[in-house]
Amino acid sequence: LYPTPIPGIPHNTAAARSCLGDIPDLAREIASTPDLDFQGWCVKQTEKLKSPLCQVFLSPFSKPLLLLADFDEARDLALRRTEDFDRGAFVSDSFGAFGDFHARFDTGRQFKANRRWLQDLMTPSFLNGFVAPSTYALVLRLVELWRNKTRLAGDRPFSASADLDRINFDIMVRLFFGEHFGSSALDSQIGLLSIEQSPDTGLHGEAVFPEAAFHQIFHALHDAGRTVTQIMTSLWPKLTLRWIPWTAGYRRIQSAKKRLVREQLPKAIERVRSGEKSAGIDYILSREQAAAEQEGRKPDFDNEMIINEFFGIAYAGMDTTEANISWALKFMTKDSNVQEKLRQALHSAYPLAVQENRLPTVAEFLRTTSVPYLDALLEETLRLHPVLSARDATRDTEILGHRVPKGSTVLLLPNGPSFLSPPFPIDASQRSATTRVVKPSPKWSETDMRSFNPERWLVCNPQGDIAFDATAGPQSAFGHGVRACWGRREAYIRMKIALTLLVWSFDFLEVPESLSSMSALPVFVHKPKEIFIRLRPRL
Ligand code: HEM
Repeated sequence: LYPTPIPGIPHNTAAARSCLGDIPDLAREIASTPDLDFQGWCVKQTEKLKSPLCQVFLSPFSKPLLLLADFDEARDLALRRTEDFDRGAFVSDSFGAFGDFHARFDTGRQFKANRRWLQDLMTPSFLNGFVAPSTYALVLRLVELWRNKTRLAGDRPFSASADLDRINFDIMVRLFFGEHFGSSALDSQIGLLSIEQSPDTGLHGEAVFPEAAFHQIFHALHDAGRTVTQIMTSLWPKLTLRWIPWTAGYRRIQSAKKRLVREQLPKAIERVRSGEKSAGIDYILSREQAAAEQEGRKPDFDNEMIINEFFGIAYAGMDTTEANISWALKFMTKDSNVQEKLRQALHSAYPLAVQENRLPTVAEFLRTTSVPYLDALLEETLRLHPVLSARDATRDTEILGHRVPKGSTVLLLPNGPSFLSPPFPIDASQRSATTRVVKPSPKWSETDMRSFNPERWLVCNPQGDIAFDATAGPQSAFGHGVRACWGRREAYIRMKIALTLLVWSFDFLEVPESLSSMSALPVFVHKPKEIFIRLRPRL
């Protein structure tokens, strides 16, 4: 009944002598340590066991879970060791409530077929021609909403969480369904506040606004998102996965999908048949049509994976990007110096907009390849609040000289040693053959690894200008290799447009201590528990 450790890989010896393995320790530590979540607990184990590779026992009668806490080795594993490691059950099971979509598949035939459907959506022409203008327009609506709120709230802070939920939801549905989706979560809120009415006052003096109802699809995405954390942290992930279809949340997900199929697919099929492409879904269906023609079959427009792709991708792109925008706003609110540096950098990048006392246009935004301080600020926020990646061993193999049996899951910790604390010393001979042949990555200075310091990403280029260096030090926020984040380019466009327009439009003023907690929600994506803002319009 006891866990079976993999020989030679460090573990908590008491846990190996208990049927429940590390579970009691995990539960106790998380309950008694403020702000410690699952990811943080994993990092703590590597530090406690003083090893870049260790194993924990979190699921009775299952293989140990491996924790890899070394940037070079983890990047190599995801980037180059694709024969040894693939997506695997940890992620695939956790996203079970979404139904089959590409992120759940190993990198085989079905994964490639689904990716072919999606291949137009991250191209520069789709991103620049469609996504950036639509995102820009939505951020302008957010600016309008926050102007209204500021007028009604006076000097009081107010919560930005629901508004950020709204805009990120609108952006994701527009990526797939364009203007054909019809309603907008932001517009509903703007509409509600257009009826002049002073907001209530909350416990800490904040203004509390009424909330417009969210769309059914929004709730379904959140229902599905909740199941990810539920399955990931379950003692019996496979059993939880089996039980989820019996829950009310799952039924809501299914009904939301049916609604999308009913309301969106027929219109999109019609557009594709008439040669029109005005939304992401049109490009997906066109790819299916082309594949069908090539293979001499009828297009499978009813394939439920098409809507599952929307569901999975919308979730993958919503909370992650929103979390990073929220943390960036928090860091800027906490440190007015950072905010001023960003504003200065933006003003130097768009001098005509300053001269004409207006916001930079979307065309100017797209012409500007880099605003180094903005890039650095976003990267630094991602470094401090990254998303976890995982891989499963597809055959018996080795990590850092230890035998790793087929089927073992390895968590590639993006926030432990190498990133936020000094790397473990590793004998080069223990490293994988592919790590040994490449130059070791630069390391972060050990004096301030945990602090928020965008400047660590800035260098002076040969022309004497300050430039952003994405390779200045370890960073794994989007993962690596063929299974790295599919939406990374879109995420950067969204984060940059949002911060540019928001910082240009408002001063983010200090908020009381009681409303400025830096705690994160104990869920898969590190979102701040709360985000309060107090604004002074600038234009
Ligand atoms: C700041 C925002 C984001 C962060 C930090 C982030 C992070 C990640 C990470 C760490 C992975 C796993 C990579 C791996 O296993 O190596 C991932 C996968 C993925 N992300 Fe993102 N992501 C973000 C935004 C987005 C957006 C905006 C979209 C969609 C528009 C998206 C879609 C996906 C998809 C579909 C996958 C699965 C890829 C696959 O299985 O091959 N993500 N993301």
